[in-house]
Amino acid sequence: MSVGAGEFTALLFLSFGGPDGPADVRPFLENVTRGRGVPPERLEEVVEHYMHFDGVSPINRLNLDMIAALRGELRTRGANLPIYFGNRNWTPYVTDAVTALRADGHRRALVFPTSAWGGYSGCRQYHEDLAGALAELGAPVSSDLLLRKLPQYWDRPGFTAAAAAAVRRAQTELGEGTPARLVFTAHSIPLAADRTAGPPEAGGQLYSTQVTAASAAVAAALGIDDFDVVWQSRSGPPQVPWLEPDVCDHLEALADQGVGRVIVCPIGFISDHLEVVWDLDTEARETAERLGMAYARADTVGTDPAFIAMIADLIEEYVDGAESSALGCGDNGTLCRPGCCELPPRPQRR
Ligand SMILES: CC1=C(CCC(=O)O)c2cc3nc(cc4[nH]c(cc5[nH]c(cc1n2)c(C)c5CCC(=O)O)c(CCC(=O)O)c4C)C(CCC(=O)O)=C3C
Ligand SMILES: [Fe+2]
Repeated sequence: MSVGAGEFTALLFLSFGGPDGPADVRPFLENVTRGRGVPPERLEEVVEHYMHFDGVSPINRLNLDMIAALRGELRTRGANLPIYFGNRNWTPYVTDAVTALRADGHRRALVFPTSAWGGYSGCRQYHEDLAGALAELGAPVSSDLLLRKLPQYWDRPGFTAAAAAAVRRAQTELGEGTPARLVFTAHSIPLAADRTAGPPEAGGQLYSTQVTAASAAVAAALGIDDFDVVWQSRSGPPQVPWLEPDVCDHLEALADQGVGRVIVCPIGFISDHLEVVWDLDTEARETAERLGMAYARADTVGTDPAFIAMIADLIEEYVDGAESSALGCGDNGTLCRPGCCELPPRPQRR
């Protein structure tokens, strides 16, 4: 693969961002929740979660690890695409990454989002990040720049195979015995948000349908028929309905049914960031211990070579500049195509 004129010449690795120290935690959370109706009590809880890790989210380091692995993979394939790193909610910000790639002379960059999914939070908000950065930089930059977001990748074999391999390692960790119940988890979202992304005739539900389908693909790869799909890290005011059941409530229900061993697979995330190391490795694990259940948490796909190869494959597919109507693709933060991710519900009043 070689990159010539008219083709994409750079990659923007676009992520969520996370704090790098205690002083960052509150301003980071303000960035995440601005105008989104998250109650102050919930925010104080989340501050505590980050403080258990001295205010440092693992997400930035994990993203840099993935970027390093991807650089290696691209080099092996003879692709000299430089990679820029930018985030929605914390430094390095997406605007700075776009400024940097443009200053280095790039005019066309592909964008890899660290979310595999459709839906407002998983897809459309990343488009908004690109549009916001271009608006901030203004016409001199934006009129001469093409940022093309790569499609959703929840159904790519490189993603599901890497997740299946991680579940296999968790099975080994649990050792011999009754097969463990396989429980997939992803970030909960408001039911209203789930309904407003996806084909209206299917009631929207793009995100929850994709999470369920990816879980089924991983289970199928493992030859497992019985599995559950549950949700985690719920936010927002308690009276607003979100996707349920919550992973911890689900462990209680499984214990009531006599299930004694469980593997939790965080299919909803691609790295072991705070939502994984707190909500699953601390809260869910403690719940399982209290219930007397054997518990193992599967790794996220992270730097698994199959997953990194999937990212490189996506880049190879798109680097020549062919137009695409795949779900999640879009230029310069333009809206998702019909049937993808519609407008979010209005922010809730406190
Ligand atoms: C679908 C989805 C993904 C997966 C797709 C993707 O990966 O993008 C995701 C990822 C993440 N969510 C993260 C952190 C947070 N999410 C929050 C709040 C929210 N997430 C939501 C959805 C999602 N979130 C929603 C609907 C809200 C409510 C507020 C709103 O409507 O926007 C809050 C606010 C406090 C709270 O928890 O209430 C925090 C701190 C981190 C970083 C972890 C770290 O620092 O290591 C990551 C990767
Ligand atoms: Fe979308």
